[in-house]
Amino acid sequence: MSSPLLELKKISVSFEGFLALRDLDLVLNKGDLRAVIGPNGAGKTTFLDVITGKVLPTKGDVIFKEKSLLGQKEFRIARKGIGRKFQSPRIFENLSVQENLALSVSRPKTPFSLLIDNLKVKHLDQIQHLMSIVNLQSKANIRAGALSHGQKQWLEIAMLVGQDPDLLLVDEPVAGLTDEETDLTADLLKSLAGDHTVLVIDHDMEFIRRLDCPVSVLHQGYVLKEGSMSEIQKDPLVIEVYLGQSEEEE
Ligand SMILES: Nc1ncnc2c1ncn2[C@@H]1O[C@H](COP(=O)(O)OP(=O)(O)OP(=O)(O)O)[C@@H](O)[C@H]1O
Repeated sequence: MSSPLLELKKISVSFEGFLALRDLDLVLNKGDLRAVIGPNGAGKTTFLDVITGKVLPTKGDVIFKEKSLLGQKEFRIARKGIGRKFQSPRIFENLSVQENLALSVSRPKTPFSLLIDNLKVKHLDQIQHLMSIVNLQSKANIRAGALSHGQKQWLEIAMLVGQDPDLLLVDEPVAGLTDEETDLTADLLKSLAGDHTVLVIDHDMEFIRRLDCPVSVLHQGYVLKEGSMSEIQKDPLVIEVYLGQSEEEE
């Protein structure tokens, strides 16, 4: 069997003595789709920050493509093939959908006003493909700021895919989306897995269920349980620390 794409080995992070992550282990193989859930403060954001190099762990190692990422600058880690989508869309609102994608697939040296005219055919094809995977072909020339919140999220996911990372880290992509948009986002992420390795963090259980993938439950900075959504839901510990809370409230 080939070695994992990403391996977190006994990662601990201490913020002035407070352990945000403790001995956290996680393995992702190439092509995996993985969901990470956990109550507020469980350490989900810190865990992504460790992978992307924003936070240096106090202990442990992060191995990506068989090499340690520890101590490397964020932009270098990104260039090695790790892309991150933050909770709120980071798109250029005044540019069209097409122009946003043009920026992600090419590293423009020409002045921006000439960018679209100077794109190579392969980039134009790539932009068409990216618009098709997120269903935005009809919006190619629309200003990104005029898109719905869901469409903005998809545009940013497409921009991330345009950079062709091996690993996509997707942080709460369905917050504020309609049910229909949530379902479409789950289907989109499922379709990206295989060609890419995708790690998704979210709170929305219906969304996680629709992803239909292995789930890691984070609690107080460590992985409490890993399994399918149905296994996770039956686990007494998980029910106690997490699912129980939300279901009792319903
Ligand atoms: N820079 C920091 N300094 C001190 N404590 C921090 C820092 N960043 C995070 N923490 C603490 O570490 C714990 C984990 O935070 P983190 O943001 O990773 O959790 P989370 O699971 O992403 O939570 P949420 O779902 O609310 O976003 C929290 O108790 C938080 O208060």
